[in-house]
Amino acid sequence: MNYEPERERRPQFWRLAMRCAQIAGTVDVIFFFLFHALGSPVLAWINVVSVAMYAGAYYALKYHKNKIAVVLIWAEVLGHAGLGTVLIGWESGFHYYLLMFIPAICVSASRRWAVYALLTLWGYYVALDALMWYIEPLQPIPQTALNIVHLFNLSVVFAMFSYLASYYLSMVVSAQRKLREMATTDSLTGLFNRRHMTYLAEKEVSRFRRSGHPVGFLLLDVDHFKSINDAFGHEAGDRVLGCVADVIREELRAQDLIGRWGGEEFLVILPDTNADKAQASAERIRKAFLARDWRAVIGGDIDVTISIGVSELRTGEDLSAAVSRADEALYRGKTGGRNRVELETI
Ligand SMILES: Nc1nc2c(ncn2[C@@H]2O[C@H](COP(=O)(O)OP(=O)(O)OP(=O)(O)O)[C@@H](O)[C@H]2O)c(=O)[nH]1
Repeated sequence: MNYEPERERRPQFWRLAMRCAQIAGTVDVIFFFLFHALGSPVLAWINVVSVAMYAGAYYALKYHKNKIAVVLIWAEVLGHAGLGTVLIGWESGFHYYLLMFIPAICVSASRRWAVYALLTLWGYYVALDALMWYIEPLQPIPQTALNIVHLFNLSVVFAMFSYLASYYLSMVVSAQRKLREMATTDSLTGLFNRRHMTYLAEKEVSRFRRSGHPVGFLLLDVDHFKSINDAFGHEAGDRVLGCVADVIREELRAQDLIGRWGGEEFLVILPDTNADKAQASAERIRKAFLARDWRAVIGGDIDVTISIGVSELRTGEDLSAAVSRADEALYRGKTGGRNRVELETI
């Protein structure tokens, strides 16, 4: 069933299996006392074997012997369900435990093995059901005791299914969150990546068309970044980029959108902000760069400055027009000596 590599591929599944082995072992301890109280010592002692098997499965999982754990758990559930049913009857509800394998098989095995395992499980379940049409329980217990066992089994299976379902849901939700984050975020700076920034910018352009509220754009580029890389190494350059993102974030409002547009280039979208106010924000960022202690970041004697081009979205134009005007302004900032904020020309 290719179980060993699963631990690496699906660690949450195996952690969940450990938890289930603990819970199932505890349930079997309760069964031990329950069957003693109900006057069925044979069934009570079967649970001692079950507890031992779950303890074995738990430690096997703990020490990454997943195959052994899977064999023990399968043997316990199939054996316990079969024996319980044959000894005290179908009404005992021991067969419900077999159903709990269905989600476990689907998430743990490859599709091909899952089909084989599900068919085997179905065959076993149906065979057990059919067998009980023809034979009487070998160790019948009084009807009231049987009802108690049935209700107990039903309740345990309900509780286990609820637990498994909520666990699977939380796994799916956290995987979705991680995927969304990976798809929208630049891993080095934690800012939005270019693709997501384009999506957000398009939304702002649509909002502008509907409401007419101004939208400002800043295109920022670290000055002489290549020389930082060359002098202090790529890792120091990466640290600078992380810190550049922090400086920009600190100087802007929560609703402003900041993205890494290229290598050392950043795009900022300022909702409800005209060109004059955008220019003031850009100035604030530029000055914050001058105030920053870059030596502590780089570990060497160098100052980091930034050039910023500013534009405002105009009626009837699309995103690329506004960004390219910010880019032209940025180019003027670079050619005009860097460490400058330049506003778009008319
Ligand atoms: N450390 C690091 N460097 C990067 C990354 N992305 C791009 N760069 C580097 O950024 C440098 C950009 O260099 P240039 O385009 O010549 O620009 P510059 O040196 O900043 O010069 P001006 O923009 O004209 O002031 C290149 O050396 C790239 O290798 C990154 O993720 N990490």
